[in-house]
Amino acid sequence: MHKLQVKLLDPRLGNSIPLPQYATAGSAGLDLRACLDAPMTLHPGDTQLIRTGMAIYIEDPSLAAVILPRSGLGHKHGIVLGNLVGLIDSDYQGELMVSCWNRGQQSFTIDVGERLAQLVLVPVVQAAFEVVDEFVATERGTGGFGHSGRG
Ligand SMILES: O=c1ccn([C@H]2C[C@H](O)[C@@H](COP(=O)(O)OP(=O)(O)OP(=O)(O)O)O2)c(=O)[nH]1
Ligand SMILES: [Mg+2]
Repeated sequence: MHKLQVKLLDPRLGNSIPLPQYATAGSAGLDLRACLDAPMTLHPGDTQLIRTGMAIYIEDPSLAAVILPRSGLGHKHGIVLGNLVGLIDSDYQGELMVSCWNRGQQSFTIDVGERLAQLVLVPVVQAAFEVVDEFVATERGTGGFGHSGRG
C-alpha cells in the first residue's frame, strides 16, 4: 500500500467525521467527506465548493490524484462535480476541495460528513515535447471523432 502524507485541517476528521478509507479491499477510491458546519441544500443547478477538512501531499510527480463523482449520488440524485473531474497535482498542499453540482431536477441536502466524491491515486507520465516535421505514418492517420463508423 502506497503511503500518502495527510494533514488534518478539521478537528472532526478522524473523530466525528471518519477519515476517508477504502470501503472494500478492492476499492479504487477513497471516499471524501463533506466537512460542513451544517447540512447544505443544493438547489437544481447550484454548484458549491465543499471542504474536505484535509490536505494531501503526493510529492512524487509520477503520481496524481483525481476526484471523481460517486455513481450512486450522480445517477440517482444528480450530484456530480462542477469541474466534472478534479485533478490534484503532486505538488498541491492545500485543502482538497470538492466542487459539488446538482445537475438534477430536485434539491439535495448534503449532510455533515456525508461521502461526496472519491479520490483515486493515479500514475502520471510527464512528457517533454520533441518537435518533428512528420510523424511515422499509421493506419488511422488523422482520422478521429467517429472516423471508424458506428456499430
Ligand atoms: O476538484 C479539485 C480540483 C483541484 N483542486 C486543487 C488541487 C489542484 O492541484 C489545484 C489546481 O487544480 P487545477 O490545475 O485543475 O485548476 P486550475 O484552475 O488550473 O488552477 P491552478 O492555476 O491553481 O493550477 O486545485 C481541488 O482541491 N479539487
Ligand atoms: Mg492548473
